[in-house]
Amino acid sequence: MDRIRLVGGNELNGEIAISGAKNAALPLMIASLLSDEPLVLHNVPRLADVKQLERILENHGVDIAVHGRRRGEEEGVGQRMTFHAADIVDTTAPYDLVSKMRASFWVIGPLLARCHEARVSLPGGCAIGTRPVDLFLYGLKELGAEIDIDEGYVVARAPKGGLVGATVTFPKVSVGATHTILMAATLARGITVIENAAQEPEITNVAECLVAMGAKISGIGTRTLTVEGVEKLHGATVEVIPDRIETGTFAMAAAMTGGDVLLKGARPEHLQSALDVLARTGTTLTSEANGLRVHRNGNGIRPVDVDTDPFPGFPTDLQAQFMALMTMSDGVSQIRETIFENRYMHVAELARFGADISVNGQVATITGKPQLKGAQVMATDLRASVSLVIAGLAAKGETVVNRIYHLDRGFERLEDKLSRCGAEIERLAG
Ligand SMILES: CC(=O)N[C@H]1[C@@H](OP(=O)(O)OP(=O)(O)OC[C@H]2O[C@@H](n3ccc(=O)[nH]c3=O)[C@H](O)[C@@H]2O)O[C@H](CO)[C@@H](O)[C@@H]1O
Ligand SMILES: C=C(OP(=O)(O)O)C(=O)O
Repeated sequence: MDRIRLVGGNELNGEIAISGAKNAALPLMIASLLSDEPLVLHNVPRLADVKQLERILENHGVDIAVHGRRRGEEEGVGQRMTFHAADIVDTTAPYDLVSKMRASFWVIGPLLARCHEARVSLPGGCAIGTRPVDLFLYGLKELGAEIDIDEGYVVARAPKGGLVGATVTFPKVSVGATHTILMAATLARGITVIENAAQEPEITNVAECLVAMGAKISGIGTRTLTVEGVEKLHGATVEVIPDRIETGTFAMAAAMTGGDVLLKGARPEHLQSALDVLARTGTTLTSEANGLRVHRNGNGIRPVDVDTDPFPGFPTDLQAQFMALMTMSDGVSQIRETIFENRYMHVAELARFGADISVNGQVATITGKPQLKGAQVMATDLRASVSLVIAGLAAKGETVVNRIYHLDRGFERLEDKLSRCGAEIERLAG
C-alpha cells in the first residue's frame, strides 16, 4: 500500500491549480443516466472515486470516452469526458461496486426516473458516522415509488407511467438526498417541490446541468427547488466547478506553514464561511482575477471556534484540516461537528504529532502548541488523511502517512501540487 513521506518545516510559496470538484463531478456523471443523448463534462478530476463511478455507470450501459488534452492546454488540466447512456442495459448497482463510495447510491434517482425500476446496494463511503438513507427513501416514496429492502439492496419501482411530482420536505438537510430527488423529479409527471434542500455549490452545478439538458427547475441555489417534470432530457456540455474543499485544504496548509500561495481558479464565494474563519486566524486572503491568494507571514495563528454546518456554513469536509491548523494556534479553540456523529477519527492520529486535543461528544477542544513533531500516522478517511498531511507539512522532522488510498479518492496529484510550492513530500510505493 502506498505511503506519503514528508519532511515538515518548509513554507509554501507558489501557485496551485485547483481541480474540478469531486463532489460535483460524481453527481454530474450520474445525471448522464437521465438522457439517451451524450453529456459532455469538462474539468473532471482524475480521482479514484471518478474511476469507480465510471465502472458503475459502465455496468448500467453508459459509454464513456475520455478526450485527450488539446494543444496549448496546461498539463494537469481536468479531463474532458463524454457519458452516453443510449441504452440502460442493467438497472442493478451491485454491492461490490457501490460499497466503496457513498455517491454511487445516488444512481437510484435517475434509474428510477428513466427506467421506472432500480436495485441498488446500500452504500459505503467514508466511515464518518452511520450515514443512513432514510431521507432518500422518504423522497422517492413521495414521488410514488414502492420501496423494499432485499438482501442489502434497495429495490425501487415507480408506479405505472413513471414517478409523479410531489412536495418533498426534508426534515434534515442532505446533499445526497437533494441530488437524488432533484434528478428523479426532472422526469416525473407534474411538479415537485423540494423543501429544505441542500444549497451546496455542487447542487447548483448539477441543477444547472439538468437545466442545460432541458429540465425545468426554479429556485436554484435556494432552500426550495421547484421542478416541472419533462418527458425527456437531451445532451449538454457542462463544466465541473472548482473544488472548494481542495481550495480550503490548501488555504489551511499555507496558513499553517506560512508563505504565499495563489490558488488558481478557486471560487472564494463557494467557501466564504471557511475563508472568514481563516481570516480570523490571522491569515491574509485576497481575491484576484485568476484565483485566491493566501498569505501568512511569521505571525502566530490565532485560535478560532467553529461549528460545522450545511452550506453556507463552515463545511464538515474542512473540519479535520482546520483542526490540524488549530493544533498550532496561540491558544485554545473549540470545534463542534454538527453534521456527522463520528468525524473525529483524525484526533488520535493528530495526537501522534504531539497535538493536544480532547473530545467530548460533538465538541473537540484544541490547545495549540508552538511546534508539532513528525510521526508515523494512519489515514482513516479522506479529509482526515489530508489533515495529517497538513500537520506533517508544519511539523518538525519526518512524517509518514500510511494507507493513503483514501487521499487518492479525493485529491488530484496532491504531492505534485505541494512539492511545486516547496514542500518536501513524496509518495512511497508498495
Ligand atoms: C459525495 C459527496 O458529495 N459527499 C458529501 C455529501 O455527503 P452526503 O450526501 O452523504 O451527506 P448528507 O448531506 O446526506 O449528510 C448530512 C447528514 O444527514 C444524514 N442523513 C443523510 C441522508 C439520509 O438519508 N439520512 C440522514 O440522516 C447524514 O448521516 C449526515 O448526518 O455531503 C456531506 C455533507 O456536506 C459531505 O461531508 C460529503 O463529502
Ligand atoms: C465524505 C466524503 O466523501 P463520501 O461522501 O464519498 O464518503 C468527502 O468527500 O469528504
